[in-house]
Amino acid sequence: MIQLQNIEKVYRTDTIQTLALNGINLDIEKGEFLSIMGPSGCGKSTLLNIMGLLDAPSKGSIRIDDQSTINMKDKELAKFRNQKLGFIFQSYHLINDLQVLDNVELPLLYRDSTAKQRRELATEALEKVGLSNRIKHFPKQLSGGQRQRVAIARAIVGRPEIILADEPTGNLDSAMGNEIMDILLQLNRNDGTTIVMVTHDENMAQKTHRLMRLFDGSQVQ
Ligand SMILES: Nc1ncnc2c1ncn2[C@@H]1O[C@H](COP(=O)(O)OP(=O)(O)OP(=O)(O)O)[C@@H](O)[C@H]1O
Repeated sequence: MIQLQNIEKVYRTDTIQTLALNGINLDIEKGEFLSIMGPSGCGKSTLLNIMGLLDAPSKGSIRIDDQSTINMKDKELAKFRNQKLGFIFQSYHLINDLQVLDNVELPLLYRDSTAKQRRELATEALEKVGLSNRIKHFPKQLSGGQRQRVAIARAIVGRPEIILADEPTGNLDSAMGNEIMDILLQLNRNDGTTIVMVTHDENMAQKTHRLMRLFDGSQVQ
């Protein structure tokens, strides 16, 4: 589903050059749930951003769903990303001025869809994460776990085949973190969604199919 070959990422400023990823090879199968762990600064977010086509590697190739993405232009990349990928972040990244339902509908605005279709799909996604009773709330009126569930609904509303999650339970206490993890496990098991999750939590990582450890930009396991 996702194939990375010999990925390198160098960040350059005027004075410093950082080798954030050093020759990563990875083959993630359709329906797999992979977690990525490693110390702060080892390149986890960089790797996830490259997989999510939010950032380009300095070297190497990426194939997603059997399509090479390396020569895609920005517009094509944005469309591909919108159709194939759903993103979840540690700090939710919701729009505070929009109600829950409107937040969840956002990715659908970039597709051909009617207002009625958007409403139906967003309502369905919110049902899936158990938040149908909060659709008119604003993010500030929700707990951290509820906000993350809204973010998951937004990530799945377009029915992406792949979800990329950067420390999705990092801001939550363990009970709420477990709830979020259960939703991700269900999406993987029931819908066959391929999931890649960066985490600092060994217990969460143990629940996934495979664990990849990074150290200083290289894969160590
Ligand atoms: N935009 C940037 N410009 C320059 N250096 C960067 C940039 N982004 C990341 N880096 C460097 O690349 C390395 C990897 O960073 P990255 O954010 O991927 O690590 P991480 O494993 O996700 O860390 P954390 O667990 O703390 O979030 C770090 O040394 C970091 O300082």
